[in-house]
Amino acid sequence: MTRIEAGGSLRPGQTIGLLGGSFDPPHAGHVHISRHALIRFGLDRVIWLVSPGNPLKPRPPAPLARRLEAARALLAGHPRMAASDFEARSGTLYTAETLEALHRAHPGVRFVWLMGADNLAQFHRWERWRDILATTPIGVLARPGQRIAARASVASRVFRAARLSGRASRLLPLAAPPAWCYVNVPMRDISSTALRDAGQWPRADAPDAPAAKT
Ligand SMILES: Nc1ncnc2c1ncn2[C@@H]1O[C@H](COP(=O)(O)OP(=O)(O)OP(=O)(O)O)[C@@H](O)[C@H]1O
Ligand SMILES: O=C(O)c1ccc[n+]([C@@H]2O[C@H](COP(=O)([O-])O)[C@@H](O)[C@H]2O)c1
Repeated sequence: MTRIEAGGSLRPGQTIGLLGGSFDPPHAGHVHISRHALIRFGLDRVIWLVSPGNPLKPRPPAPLARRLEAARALLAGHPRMAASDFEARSGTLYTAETLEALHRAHPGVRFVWLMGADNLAQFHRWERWRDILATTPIGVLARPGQRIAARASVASRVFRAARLSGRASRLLPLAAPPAWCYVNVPMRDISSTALRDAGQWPRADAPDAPAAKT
């Protein structure tokens, strides 16, 4: 059975935040929200799940090995954060199946799925999104310009009754799903798109991509 092996094995009872993403490239915004997620949701650790590819994004990302290497370099010195290629190893692409595989492989571990507010706005387009909410608490972190879209999102309206207030955020890992919580953390206006546009990361389709600068 495939397991997460990032930064040591997981133990039952631990609270683990999972930040899924393309990380094309990973950046300071990812570290920033991970740090706030540790505090606000009272997590033991945050693990980045570096995705083989977002099923909703038409453009393929840079090779997984390059993104994973850059993520690990960025997280060096953060003892409670690590990056994993679990999805590639387990052969799961959709988050619903990734979470099912993780719950099976790590019984007793309290997982929280983490996302920026932009992802909440389109969460209802994810494969079996209601199943995700039914199995795993979700922690949403503020992102510049996304508050209104997140608030008005289909998921937040349909699952209004399952929302924990920001003041109760530390209860999220132990809450029975469906449960989700939006936290207003200080915001960092940084994105992978901006870094790619600024030429600070080789595009996936560049034939002789130079070494990454992260
Ligand atoms: N600056 C940020 N503030 C809040 N959340 C963020 C920020 N950057 C990334 N995230 C969140 O981290 C997760 C992974 O993001 P991803 O790897 O797609 O980075 P991105 O900067 O959003 O990339 P892109 O610009 O290519 O869409 C997503 O849930 C996203 O919402
Ligand atoms: O399962 C889905 O249908 C689905 C659709 C869109 C995005 N996701 C996941 O959302 C996470 C964030 O993706 P991204 O590309 O915005 O970094 C990443 O783990 C993706 O696999 C998942």
